[in-house]
Amino acid sequence: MLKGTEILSCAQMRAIESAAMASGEVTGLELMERAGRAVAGQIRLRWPKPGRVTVLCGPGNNGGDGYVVARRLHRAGWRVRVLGLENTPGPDAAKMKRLWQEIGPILPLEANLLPTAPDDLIVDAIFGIGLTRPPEDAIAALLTQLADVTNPLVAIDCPSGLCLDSGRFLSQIAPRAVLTITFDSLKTGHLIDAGLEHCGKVIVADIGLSHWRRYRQATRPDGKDVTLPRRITSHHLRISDLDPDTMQQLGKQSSAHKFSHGHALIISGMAPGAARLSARAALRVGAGLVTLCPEEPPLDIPTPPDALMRRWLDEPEDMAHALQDTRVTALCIGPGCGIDRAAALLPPALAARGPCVLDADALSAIAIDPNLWDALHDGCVLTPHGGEFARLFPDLTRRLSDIPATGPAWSRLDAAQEAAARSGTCLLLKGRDTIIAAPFEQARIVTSLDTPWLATAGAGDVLAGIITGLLARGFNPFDAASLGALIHAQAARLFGPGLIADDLPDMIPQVFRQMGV
Ligand SMILES: NC(=O)C1=CN([C@@H]2O[C@H](COP(=O)(O)OP(=O)(O)OC[C@H]3O[C@@H](n4cnc5c(N)ncnc54)[C@H](OP(=O)(O)O)[C@@H]3O)[C@@H](O)[C@H]2O)[C@@H](O)CC1
Ligand SMILES: Nc1ncnc2c1ncn2[C@@H]1O[C@H](COP(=O)(O)OP(=O)(O)O)[C@@H](O)[C@H]1O
Ligand SMILES: [K+]
Repeated sequence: MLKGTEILSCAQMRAIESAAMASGEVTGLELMERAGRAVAGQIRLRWPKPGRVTVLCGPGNNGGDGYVVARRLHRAGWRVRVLGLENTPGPDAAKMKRLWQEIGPILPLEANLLPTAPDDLIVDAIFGIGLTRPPEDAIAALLTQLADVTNPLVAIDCPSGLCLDSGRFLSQIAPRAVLTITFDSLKTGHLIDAGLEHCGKVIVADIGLSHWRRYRQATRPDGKDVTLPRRITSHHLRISDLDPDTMQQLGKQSSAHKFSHGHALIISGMAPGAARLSARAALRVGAGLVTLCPEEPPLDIPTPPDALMRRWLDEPEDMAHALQDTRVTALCIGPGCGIDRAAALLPPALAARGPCVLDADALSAIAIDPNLWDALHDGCVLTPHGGEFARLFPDLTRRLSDIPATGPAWSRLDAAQEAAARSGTCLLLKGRDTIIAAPFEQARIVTSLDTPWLATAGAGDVLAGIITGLLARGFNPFDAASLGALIHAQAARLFGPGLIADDLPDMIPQVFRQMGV
């Protein structure tokens, strides 16, 4: 089964930590020591020659981790400066602070004391998962300055100011880390929105909490009930997470014939190139047959691929008739279709209740016709980019536009999940952080920070085609959309710079070979 790595919310992380401590098998102090040791270890791994480091320690337990890092790097021969606050933190952090004070001083946590030498390392231990309101005064000023420094910045849990549930910053200007070390599990904010870019490389350090991970949503070992907000189960999906069953399903059995792999119809319209891109991708991803359906009779067919079938489909009745063929296993409407044509063809298309990708103009048609909303069903996959999402769900988008005043902030994950629940369909919200949300409170995130060449016209049409091909082959909408996003990004990654949308389908064989299909 396609799965990926589970991502936790901050509340879940706290529940796990609290369950571990309630068990009596580990103390908060021990967890903090392990956290600090993991961070210091990662720093020494990447900067083996001891240098100069400034550790910025905040008012809570994130700061506590910072004092441990300071102590451990000092012991390893680093020249350590610590900037901190005068407050008395919780008992664990207070103890770690005292241990540091036996070694060296704590300078005020002020912007003018940031290092001036460009090579000095900075460790950001100001705020972690406990940040719930925008930083103010001196700390806000320091974070503003920190956003400008060019020194390598290592963040503990996250760059300070980030809301780890949403990936959005509660501060106006945000620091950027080259390396972030987080504990036990990835949190949503490491993977989406600004967090994806600002965390740099993210390392998940094992601090011995996995045994208590099952308490992320439930009652603690001491019987106390942990009431957590309603939680979407979300996973980070990477190519390396693909399991043998999925790989087998992506391959083709020697005993199969073309109809075993399904028949996809791709509706073409005023901009036929877009639909052809989708069709080529559906073929490449292994649909047995792909038929392109233009609105004019296809008299002259000069355009490749020759493997593509053509069928004239003009009126809504033609659509209804085409879908009576039970060998048609998936449909794609939207790329280059034209809004009017999409609006006319959607009622019979949706009435057939078969697997169906709705992209581009189909999404625009739905946005303006409430009747189409009601016809959506759980065989559909909606694939909006941010602009299309805003047209479909203006209220959800509005909630993402302001700088949030409190954490946990409303996130792209929340928005995609709410949209999937409202429409009763699987929804894929495109971006460097593509979110695939199912109406049954499941979501997956596919990140592709390293594929900027996907920002090219037609890339989305290819994605729609890949998903349609996978639907035609029998993958369920959630898996088809998730795998589609993975294959799409990997194709772009393998091609690299210079990519145009036409190149993407033809990279799919290489992606499959690399995956071991
Ligand atoms: N969970 C785990 O498994 C483990 C967690 N560990 C570590 O603990 C970290 C979480 O610690 P945490 O809960 O103490 O929160 P943290 O991020 O230090 O910030 C809270 C402090 O900031 C303050 N504060 C908040 N907003 C503010 C503002 N705008 N301006 C100014 N102050 C503000 C807030 O004050 P208060 O709101 O209470 O007034 C409080 O004092 C976590 O990220 C990880 O590094 C590891 O040690 C062990 C394993
Ligand atoms: N900078 C980027 N980094 C990674 N992926 C991107 C980037 N820009 C766009 N993409 C991806 O490329 C595709 C573009 O889709 P879309 O905006 O619908 O394009 P079009 O309408 O031109 O086909 C989406 O899958 C999106 O996630
Ligand atoms: K931090």
